[in-house]
Amino acid sequence: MAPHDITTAADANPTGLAKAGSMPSRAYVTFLAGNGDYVKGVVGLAKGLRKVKSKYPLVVAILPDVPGEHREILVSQGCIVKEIEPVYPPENQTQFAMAYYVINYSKLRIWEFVEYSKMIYLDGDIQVFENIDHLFDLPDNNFYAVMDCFCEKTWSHSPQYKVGYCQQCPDRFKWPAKLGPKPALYFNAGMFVYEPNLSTYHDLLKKLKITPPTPFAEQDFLNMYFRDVYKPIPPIYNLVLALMWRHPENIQLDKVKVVHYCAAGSKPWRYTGEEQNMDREDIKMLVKKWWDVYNDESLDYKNSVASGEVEAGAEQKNLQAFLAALSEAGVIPYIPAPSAA
Ligand SMILES: O=c1ccn([C@@H]2O[C@H](COP(=O)(O)OP(=O)(O)O)[C@@H](O)[C@H]2O)c(=O)[nH]1
Ligand SMILES: OC[C@H]1O[C@H](O[C@@H]2[C@@H](O)[C@H](O)[C@@H](O)[C@H](O)[C@@H]2O)[C@H](O)[C@@H](O)[C@H]1O
Ligand SMILES: [Mn+2]
Repeated sequence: MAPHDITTAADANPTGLAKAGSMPSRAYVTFLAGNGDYVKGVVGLAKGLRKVKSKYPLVVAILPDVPGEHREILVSQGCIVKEIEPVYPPENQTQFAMAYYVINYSKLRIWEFVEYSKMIYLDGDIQVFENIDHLFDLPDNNFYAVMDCFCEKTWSHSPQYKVGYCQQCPDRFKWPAKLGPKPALYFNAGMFVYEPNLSTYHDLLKKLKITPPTPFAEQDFLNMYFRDVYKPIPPIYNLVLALMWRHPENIQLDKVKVVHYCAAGSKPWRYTGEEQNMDREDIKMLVKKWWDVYNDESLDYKNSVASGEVEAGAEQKNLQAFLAALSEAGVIPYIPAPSAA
């Protein structure tokens, strides 16, 4: 089923980039479910991409349970909002590492966004602090993502964790030969570079139906599916926070471009500092960095358009025209469009 575009096709490239089908069109994409506080993560991400002057728009794939008010917030922040239908794994008794991971299978809908030739998926709990547009130029027909870490308790179900093996330091504790071949490289599914494709999309859904769910839900499934075309990219493009205390030798914080607030207690909009490792000075600094972007009003879409930083997207223009028409009809008070100047 095609995603219920709240946008029209014309809106698919609000920054005036080449229309789909003529030149390759590219976009960042994230996923939003529920009526809770992840919308703050997505607003932060939209503002962060603007701050680093990314050339490409942010598409937000939303489940039907995202309230209208949150959708409007996303549109007002220049996002292209596309409603998708949920994707559920086959009936199962799986104990997901986090119970809510079951909704993350819906991420698979983004392979249907074929109006874009290439996309970079980013979780809503990710922030981009330096421009990564160059990743769109990586060679096609591969799946690029950062390798995950198996050292956190969330992995205690896995053979890697049980024997103390982690792909981030394969020589520290060698994979025991008696357990068979070393596990294939495994990526964190919070950030990846991919190409939307309808036959891949239908094949993903078909294979999902016959794949027993596992603790890391769609992340495990995507690792199985793209195992032969997965190409690791450096952790500067998706700093899974646990690397900072599990593999500090692999991290140079001042070189990191993308931070993934996935460690327990690290979501900036919920941060209390109480969970393990959350009282670290570097974590406090990263949480503050996230809030500095989130609270920076100059990065709000309407102010960026007013200052000429970005060109108003067709979707936002449509919204303004619609609101102006309603005000002409006396339905709502007049809301001036941000000056395009
Ligand atoms: O209630 C939720 C839970 C998750 N998500 C989306 O699903 C992604 C994956 O979940 P999360 O980042 O919490 O997983 P983690 O990376 O922390 O394991 C989030 O970043 C959001 O984009 C959401 O929108 N609402
Ligand atoms: O649904 C499964 C999720 O699995 C991944 O998160 C995990 C993983 O990174 C572990 O390695 C960490 O230990 C853990 O903290 C973290 O939550 C993705 O970030 C997320 O987008 C989503 O795919
Ligand atoms: Mn995440």
